[in-house]
Amino acid sequence: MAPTPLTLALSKGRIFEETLPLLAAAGVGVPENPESSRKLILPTDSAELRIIIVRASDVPTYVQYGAADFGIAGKDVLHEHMAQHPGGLYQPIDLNIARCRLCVAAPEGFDYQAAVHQGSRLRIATKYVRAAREHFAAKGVHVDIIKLYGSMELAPLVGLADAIVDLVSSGGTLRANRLVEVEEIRQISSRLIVNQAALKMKGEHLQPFLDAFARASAAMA
Ligand SMILES: Nc1ncnc2c1ncn2[C@@H]1O[C@H](COP(=O)(O)OP(=O)(O)OP(=O)(O)O)[C@@H](O)[C@H]1O
Ligand SMILES: O=P(O)(O)OC[C@H]1O[C@H](OP(=O)(O)OP(=O)(O)O)[C@H](O)[C@@H]1O
Repeated sequence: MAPTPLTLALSKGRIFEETLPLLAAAGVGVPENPESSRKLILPTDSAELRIIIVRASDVPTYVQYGAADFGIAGKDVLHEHMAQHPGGLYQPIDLNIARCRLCVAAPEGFDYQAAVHQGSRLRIATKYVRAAREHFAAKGVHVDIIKLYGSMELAPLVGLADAIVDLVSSGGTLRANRLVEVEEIRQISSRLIVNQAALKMKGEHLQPFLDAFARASAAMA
């Protein structure tokens, strides 16, 4: 009987694309692309591995509950997830893919430093509630956090917020919306995450993948 394949949870888009070279280094090809296929379970050309396609922010949940043995998620997503669901996830490798930075950004004309100095109460729109709360608490700045699920850059343009906490890479989205980065909170990249029980029970099967990913990401760094 064929062994049950390991399950790797990925989000489509940049994480899927940037994981393909790591999978290739482990000798695994993925014949179908999630952008064109509607399949949520993608076979690979290895009987030992299948891929499930989930929302980026759902990857830790699938891995934590053991529905996936391992997955790849941004540090932004992991930081938010771990606040509510600590434990159960082993994070062995920073893969250095999907690199960007978490920033505070505000409209071009908004004097952010003055507002902070004056002790104004700021309205901050973000998907990253925990990171934003921690950042402003550490600075002693009073904020009202408005939780959004995307397109944060819009919020200050239509009066929903004074500033945003969002990811920035090229800066193109900020420029297109006449926002400027006013503070960097932290650098972001994606980590491999592994279900702790799977590591104990299936370590023999998982370890070659972990080793290949670690070697490939170090070589690409
Ligand atoms: N512009 C960017 N450049 C590089 N990496 C990025 C960028 N934006 C996001 N990332 C990283 O890639 C990960 C996946 O981003 P992606 O845009 O695919 O999902 P999302 O739309 O943020 O998540 P969800 O679908 O759950 O709302 C993010 O968690 C982050 O770590
Ligand atoms: O500095 P830039 O290179 O312009 O990248 C920044 C943008 O990238 C991310 O959005 P993404 O492209 O993933 O869109 P989505 O998360 O709204 O789907 C992030 O939320 C920013 O909007």
